[in-house]
Amino acid sequence: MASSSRKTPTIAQVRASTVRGKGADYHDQAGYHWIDDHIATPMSVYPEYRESRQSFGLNVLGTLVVEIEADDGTVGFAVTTAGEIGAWIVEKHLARFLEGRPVTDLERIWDQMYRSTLFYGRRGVVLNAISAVDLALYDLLGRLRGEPVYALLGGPVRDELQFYATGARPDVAKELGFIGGKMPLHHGPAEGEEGLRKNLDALADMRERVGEDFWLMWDCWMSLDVDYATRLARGAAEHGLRWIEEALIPDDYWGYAQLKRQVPPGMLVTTGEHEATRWGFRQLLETGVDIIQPDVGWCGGITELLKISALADSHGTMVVPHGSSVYSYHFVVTRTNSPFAEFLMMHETAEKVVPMFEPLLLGEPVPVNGRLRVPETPGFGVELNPDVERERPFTH
Ligand SMILES: C[C@H](O)[C@H](O)[C@@H](O)[C@@H](O)C(=O)O
Ligand SMILES: [Mg+2]
Repeated sequence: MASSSRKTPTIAQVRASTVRGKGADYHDQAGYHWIDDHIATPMSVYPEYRESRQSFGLNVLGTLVVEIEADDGTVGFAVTTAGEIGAWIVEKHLARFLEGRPVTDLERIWDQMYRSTLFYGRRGVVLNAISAVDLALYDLLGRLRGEPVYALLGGPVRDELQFYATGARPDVAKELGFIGGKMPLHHGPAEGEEGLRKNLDALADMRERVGEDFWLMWDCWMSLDVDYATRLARGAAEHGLRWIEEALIPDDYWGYAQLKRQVPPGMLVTTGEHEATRWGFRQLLETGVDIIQPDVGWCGGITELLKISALADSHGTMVVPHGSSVYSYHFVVTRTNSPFAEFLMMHETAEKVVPMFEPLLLGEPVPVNGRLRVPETPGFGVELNPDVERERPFTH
């Protein structure tokens, strides 16, 4: 039988560049934006940092773009939140495990990137950088094979994705066809009973606007403690809060286990966007949370998210990745335990659907009427916008 004589392309060069303003670091917005309007955070205990998350540096990192060029000239790329720090890690450390290797060496490359950075990585921006390399490899492999990434992952288990929307206006999200609306929580424990009352009044008002059947959720962005989260959840039950998200800091696995035991029956406890690797999610899954929400650009990339998702499936836990545009869509459409996806409303008042990483990606798809058929275009199906200024701060 004729064997394929086609040589597997090898990786010729890895390049890391950065972008400031919007893009993959979607918290890096200029001017007014709902995503930076008095949102409760772990820093809310300091009044001077309560009004704005940019004030304490949520947007310090910026966007990292990783390009991987094969020896036939094909280039795959991916973007994440990591900026210059991520570019240094890619150029000065990770590139050595890729250049000269076959493009198909995803598992070997991932294992060497993870093991070699353990002395300073494990989670956080190192895993963001590893994720971007892994995603760029998948984009390159898809382009070389002429297939969308979802076809490399076993193919779609559903014809289209359905989305909930994250933003300040769930009432508008309902009109736009989304299945639910996740609101940022505005007041944390440091604002006392008055803040708790304001939170519950805001939820009651939104429930009034959207009616009884539309999902409403709170994103608490690591800002609470178990007692406050429990009281908030119990107060929210009468307004049908569907889930309480990321109530505690990521390392408080013990707190999540306790919160899961204390929230009203039927209310889901979710978290995970700032967790990384199969080991971090194993600890999280053992707390009994209902939905884990890894960001594929932060948790280790597709190669790691496949492992995390299988682990979750064995626990009967849903995996609904934190919004990361095409990078999560190609994954979610192939997983039976990922029944819906997140869409982050990046319009400044959350009243229109705009591409999440705008203006960075050409061809970035968006949900229409809250749904999306993932395009069959090879790789992740997007191109870098040449009009967006990029800088390559380091070389190797
Ligand atoms: C809306 C939240 O505060 C974050 O900005 C958001 O990025 C994330 O937590 C989410 O789940 O979308
Ligand atoms: Mg969140």
